[in-house]
Amino acid sequence: MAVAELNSAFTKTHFHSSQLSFLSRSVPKHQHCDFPTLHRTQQHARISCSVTQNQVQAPAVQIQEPKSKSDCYGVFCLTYDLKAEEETKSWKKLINIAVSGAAGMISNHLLFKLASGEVFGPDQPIALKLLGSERSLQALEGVAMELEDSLFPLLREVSIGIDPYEVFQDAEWALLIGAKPRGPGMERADLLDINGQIFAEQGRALNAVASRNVKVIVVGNPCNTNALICMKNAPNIPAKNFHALTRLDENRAKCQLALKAGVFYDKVSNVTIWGNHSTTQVPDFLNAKIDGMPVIDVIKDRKWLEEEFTEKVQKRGGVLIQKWGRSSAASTAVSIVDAIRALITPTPKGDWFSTGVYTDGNPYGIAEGIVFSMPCRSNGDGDYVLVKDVIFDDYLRNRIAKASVKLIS
Ligand SMILES: NC(=O)c1ccc[n+]([C@@H]2O[C@H](COP(=O)([O-])OP(=O)(O)OC[C@H]3O[C@@H](n4cnc5c(N)ncnc54)[C@H](O)[C@@H]3O)[C@@H](O)[C@H]2O)c1
Repeated sequence: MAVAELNSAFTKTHFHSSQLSFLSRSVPKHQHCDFPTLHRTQQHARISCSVTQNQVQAPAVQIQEPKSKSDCYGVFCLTYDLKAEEETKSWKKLINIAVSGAAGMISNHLLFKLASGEVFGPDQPIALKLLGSERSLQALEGVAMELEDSLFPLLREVSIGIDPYEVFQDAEWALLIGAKPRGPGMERADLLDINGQIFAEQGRALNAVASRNVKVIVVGNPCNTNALICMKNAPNIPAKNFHALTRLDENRAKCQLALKAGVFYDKVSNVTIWGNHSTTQVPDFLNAKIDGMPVIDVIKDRKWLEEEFTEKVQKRGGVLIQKWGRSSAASTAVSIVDAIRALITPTPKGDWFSTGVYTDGNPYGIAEGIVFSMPCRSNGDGDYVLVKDVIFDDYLRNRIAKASVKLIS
């Protein structure tokens, strides 16, 4: 009898037949494995494969009846021995991540990054709770099927649904991407009204069923207003936990500064986007640095900075829509990853990042009661503080004042 023993980080106690193909994938090519068997040790599960010519050993596999679809999807309905998993020191406790608009284009990039471990780390198992609209439910099943077929070891649970009160249950992160896009002939006020209703409901649902310290990142536009509405409808969740995504704008600004200065973009730091993810945003070149030096000492063309650079960043999204015929999806997903990582890893010394947060108590004199992008630092615990040591000149002050007026009105 030939025996091939495989170490595996998997700690599932039961395997479904559809998972056997993955297990046998781990067997060295010359040793075909029909029946992998799970052995549990204190640290991790081990799979041994028994192969014999005359005698076929029965697999130690128990087929489970899937739970109902509202709880889980397909292969993710299998029961995992989470108690044993908690005992496994090399793995962290499962975290619940809710994603709305999960059948959309941004999510199509983001979900696979989340499931791969790229965002929360290679030792962090996750559960994905996917919220769709009634119209996108079938597409959502397609997304869940692709997640099944990707065999991500860290992806322990997937559930799909259209009721935020079910999907947001115990969510520790809520990435709110789904929103109604502006249709032909639709007025801005109509769009605000429809999305206002969506985000008010999602805020109430988070308030009712999510983790009390859930971190919420609103991506669906108009994201600052949507974040504010969501926050106001979730009074039991700290107001500072609500973010509107402006990291994409920060990344775009860094790219343009690097291009102009002729440096690689990792040399650009301390870039703040003030305001809203819209054409009124203020990309701050006054405080930004290139290779540790003020941008204005490296790029001495103030006219370019005030006019061309600022407008390029403000209008980048629109130009991209003209080229692609749709709005940015891959780079937005990357920036959501950056935004999460900015909160769960300590900010590099001297640097900061931009995120749209509640303005109450801000040290810059920005109107209170709105969600506005400002410079923040984090010690990596999911929380942040506003950066105090930023400088202003008349140009920057006026631009910020104009951007805040737009959000108040
Ligand atoms: N903040 C940013 O930097 C930034 C950048 C790019 C795009 N966006 C915004 O992100 C949003 C999504 O973009 P996309 O390209 O993924 O759009 P998309 O149209 O491809 O996907 C949106 C998905 O959300 C779903 N949806 C609509 N209403 C919903 C609801 N109430 N609950 C759950 N799901 C719902 C739709 O059915 C669709 O599947 C848009 O509002 C877009 O303007 C923001």
